Amino acid sequence: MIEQYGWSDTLRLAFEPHARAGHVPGRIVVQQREAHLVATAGGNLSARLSGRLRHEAREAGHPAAGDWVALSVKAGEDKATIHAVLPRRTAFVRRAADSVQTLQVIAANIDVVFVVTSMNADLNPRRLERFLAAAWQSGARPVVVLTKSDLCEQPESLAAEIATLAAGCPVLVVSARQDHGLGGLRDHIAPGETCVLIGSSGVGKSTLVNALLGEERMATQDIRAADAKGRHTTSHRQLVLLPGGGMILDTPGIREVGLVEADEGLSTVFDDIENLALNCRFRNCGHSSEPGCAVHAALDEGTLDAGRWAHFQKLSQELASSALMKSQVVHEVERRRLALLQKTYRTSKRDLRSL
Ligand SMILES: Nc1nc2c(ncn2[C@@H]2O[C@H](COP(=O)(O)OP(=O)(O)OP(=O)(O)O)[C@@H](O)[C@H]2O)c(=O)[nH]1
Ligand SMILES: [Zn+2]
Repeated sequence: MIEQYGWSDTLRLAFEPHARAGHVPGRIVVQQREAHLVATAGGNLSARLSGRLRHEAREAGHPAAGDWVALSVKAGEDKATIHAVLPRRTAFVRRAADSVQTLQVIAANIDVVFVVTSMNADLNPRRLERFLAAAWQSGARPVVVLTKSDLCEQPESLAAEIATLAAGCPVLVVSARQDHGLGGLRDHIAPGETCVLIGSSGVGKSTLVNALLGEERMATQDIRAADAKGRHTTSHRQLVLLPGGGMILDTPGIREVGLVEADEGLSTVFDDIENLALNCRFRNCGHSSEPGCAVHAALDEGTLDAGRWAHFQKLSQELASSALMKSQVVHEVERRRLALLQKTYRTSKRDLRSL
């Protein structure tokens, strides 16, 4: 049973100390505020964090859908306590839009990230670049899924255009309505592997899961006629077992992915620009007005799209400033810790004197 969820020899080895403590392994299927739904060898359980883990989670973050955890289960109950989270193999992470510090793990231990966007009004090359940078950074394999091809006049030529900015990752064209391209999607999900669907609300993520399942298990809803935007139908992240083996995680629509420590991901997506820059006359070329700048030559010739170049600069700046703010935050936390230590030290000296 638990093998279906991807339990492996590597995990068994990592779990040994927890097994010795009398705990059983499980995988978080639905992440919720209070009690998570966890798949175990004995079936699904509702599990809460232990007091210690809850305390640690304030710094280290909460367990996420896809995480493997160590549980204690009381005999005869379907409730359990989570004592530890196993190290993650991969994780799709985003920075909450309003904060430098708050990282959100959307999916843990995933093998494939399907970056889903529909071929109608939702299609936005700049958003795709951003999602792809985060997807590469996750450690999983990114795959672009262009949905609702039935609403597009020339889906194949649009897909070819998208492929030029997708940095070598596969681009699939699907229509759930016309049952087109779903086999291609399934080919990317091997037995025991975990995939996650990432994309805006209304692009058809839940519809794809239903098509792969062959039943209407996920709720779906019409997009708004006025602006083709979704209605945020899916409210939680849920890991679903697929009939042919493998799992897929449906997620609520996200419009924005704040990048965090995604330098490698960014380099992969903009690999064409990084290669161009190698041909600049000066090694430290700032690509502004330097002579012999290969980036500017490409922009003049039209071989590099101006929008893509501007977006690369924007994302690079975003990463640099989030790194700077993070180091300032770390600095501030350390300063407060030292101040607290000194205060404790002063009080204990006073205590000593009063003895
Ligand atoms: N024409 C067309 N419509 C589709 C297709 N796939 C999905 N839709 C429609 O798009 C709408 C939104 O689909 P959902 O599957 O709910 O979208 P979602 O991405 O899960 O949305 P959230 O749960 O809000 O994130 C529904 O009305 C679907 O019927 C398709 O291939 N073609
Ligand atoms: Zn240059």
